[in-house]
Amino acid sequence: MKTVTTDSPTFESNPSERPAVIQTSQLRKVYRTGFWMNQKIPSLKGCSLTVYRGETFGLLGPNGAGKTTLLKLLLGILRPTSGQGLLLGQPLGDRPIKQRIGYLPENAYYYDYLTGWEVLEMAAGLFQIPRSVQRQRIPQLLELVGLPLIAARKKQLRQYSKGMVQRVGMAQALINDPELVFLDEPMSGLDPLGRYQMRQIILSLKAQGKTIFFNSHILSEVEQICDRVAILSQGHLICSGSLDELLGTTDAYHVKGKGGDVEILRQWLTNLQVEADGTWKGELSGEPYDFLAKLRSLGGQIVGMNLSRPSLEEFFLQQISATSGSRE
Ligand SMILES: Nc1ncnc2c1ncn2[C@@H]1O[C@H](COP(=O)(O)OP(=O)(O)OP(=O)(O)O)[C@@H](O)[C@H]1O
Repeated sequence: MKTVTTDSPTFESNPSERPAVIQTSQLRKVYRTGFWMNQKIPSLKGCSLTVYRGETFGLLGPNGAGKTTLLKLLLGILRPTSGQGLLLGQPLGDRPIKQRIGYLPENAYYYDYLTGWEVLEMAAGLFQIPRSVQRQRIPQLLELVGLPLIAARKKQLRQYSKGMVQRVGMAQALINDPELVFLDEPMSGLDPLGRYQMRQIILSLKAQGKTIFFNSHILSEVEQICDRVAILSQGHLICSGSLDELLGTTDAYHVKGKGGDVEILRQWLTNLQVEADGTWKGELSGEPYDFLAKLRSLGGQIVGMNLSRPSLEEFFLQQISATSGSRE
């Protein structure tokens, strides 16, 4: 296992024009458990990544990959066993930086006898936000997260649906108007409408210029909102990059069909393979509607067609199966 042996961290070079808000270099975490704390559980095994200002960054990985551990190290909730990191230019764990970050924990526990408004007042109190500012900010946040003012004022959390509690959680994560927001599984337990609304909230935060770092298992949502993603597997960061870098930028399609003139088809499709029964498959990189019209004029027809760029879910499964078992 690789460990940092020098005192000076070696962070990735910054190819982006934007400043880095999160940088880690060979971050490792080994948990100690057992009665004598003598059992070691390696969790994060040397994680180096950079997140730039204004990005929406998705951290993906199967259960137990180390996502929450990385998040807690970045937030200063846990201390790394080795390695280094900077958050908004300051070392991990720096207290004043906490004023500038927000955090939505996964399955957070809130006192359920409080109303949503009281939860937000309590969070505001922790940041010593003056009452006059609270009176303006809390209704603004309730509007942003789509929680009716009357429900927030009158109802205790125990009367809220899971989606409403998640909205309160999101509002408390934003109470200090943070520059950098950490969201641990923000879509977890939400129905499709709730997920759509949470996505809209995240997009509006992005539009305000905030940097968003989030963990999620819901890859279709990640694909729709993230600028860049990273995949953790068994404590190792196996890849990171923009969706175009990871999945490819081509608009090519895999096409399967029958009929038509094979010689003419060859002009449009690459890697054409013709079966004995007359069906064929190939790759199309032009405009699909033009191709369909031409094929029809030749008496051919399409049996199936899909984008040759994999979905994030397909890419994720390929990466995980390629690395599972190959690492300790
Ligand atoms: N407090 C702890 N004590 C001992 N081991 C821990 C502790 N927290 C996490 N681990 C172990 O560290 C590894 C990574 O756990 P972590 O919760 O960071 O993964 P995760 O990717 O967030 O998983 P999930 O998607 O299921 O939330 C797992 O093997 C887990 O059992």
